[in-house]
Amino acid sequence: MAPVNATDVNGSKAYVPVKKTLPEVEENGKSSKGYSYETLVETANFLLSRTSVRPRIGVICGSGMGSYWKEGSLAENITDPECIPYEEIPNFPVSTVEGHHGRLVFGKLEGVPVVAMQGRFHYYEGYPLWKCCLPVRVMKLIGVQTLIATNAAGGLNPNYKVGDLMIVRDHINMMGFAGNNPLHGPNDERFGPRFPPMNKAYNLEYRKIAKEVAKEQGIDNIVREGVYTCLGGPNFETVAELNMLKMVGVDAVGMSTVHEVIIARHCDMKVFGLSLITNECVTSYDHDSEANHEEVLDVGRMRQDTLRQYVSRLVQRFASSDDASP
Ligand SMILES: O=P(O)(O)O[C@H]1O[C@H](CO)[C@@H](O)[C@H]1O
Ligand code: HPA
Repeated sequence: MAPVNATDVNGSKAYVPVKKTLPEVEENGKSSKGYSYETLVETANFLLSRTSVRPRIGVICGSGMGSYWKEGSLAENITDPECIPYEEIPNFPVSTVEGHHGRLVFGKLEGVPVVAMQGRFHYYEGYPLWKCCLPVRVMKLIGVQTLIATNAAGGLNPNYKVGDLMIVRDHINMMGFAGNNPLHGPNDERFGPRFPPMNKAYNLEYRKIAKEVAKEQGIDNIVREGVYTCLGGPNFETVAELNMLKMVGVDAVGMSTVHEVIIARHCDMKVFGLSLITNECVTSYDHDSEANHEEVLDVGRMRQDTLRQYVSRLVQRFASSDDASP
């Protein structure tokens, strides 16, 4: 295209388009160079060289899942643990959120080889979405077939109570509506297709098993099933925003998980999502309370035994169900 005339009708300078080659995806002024398939293979090989366990299930421990305190949390109950701090892992981001340890724990839960992320990466920490999800692709490269993504979330469904657990039936990718998607940019077919479907994001069989296990463990009165959404954070939502989300069918609100699930499904991992309802979303101007991160961590602590027992059994049941399926 020829440059437009540099003088517009009023005699001032008009816009002159400059011929540019498309850059690699740029986020916050940094290119996506570090995100190539080969780079992640390097990270995966590093982890394989430092560990003996070959996990088939990966668990992301959210704010409510004891990534901060030691005793009693899920990751602390992994047997024969091999722990690697994020700082030591090539190409890994580091966790900056209070409540998140920042390490990978390889080992066994109920005899099943797993890797747990004690601490995840959030968009509000300043990481682009693709970087928040980098560990999920690394998990895939080391052989993980199933992702269990847990999170702390605000309960928007009026029937939910603080301390309830919500099996994620589906999500609404609010950030994606604005064009912010972890798959944005060039697609590497070695991970998955350009246009992945997302209508079966949360594995149906796992959701059935999770309801059965809730009954067996006598916690079905606190286990719900619903729709999760992720907002960019870090501020909690306004009353108007929450009322809008309620209208479109959201049951629980958080600041994570959705992009991790998109990346996991893109590379054909099976996914299970679980939210711990840590606070009630305030949808009325008459209500005096305010959401805060301390409450989120406190409720996590309060529910840690239940969560540990529930997720450990889920790991074992998902693994046997996968063994049994053709
Ligand atoms: O989603 P996880 O990491 O569990 O944490 C949730 O809790 C924090 C807010 O208290 C936010 O990071 C939100 O996403
Ligand atoms: O109410 C909330 N909103 C967003 N994220 C959250 N994480 C825990 N609770 C909340």
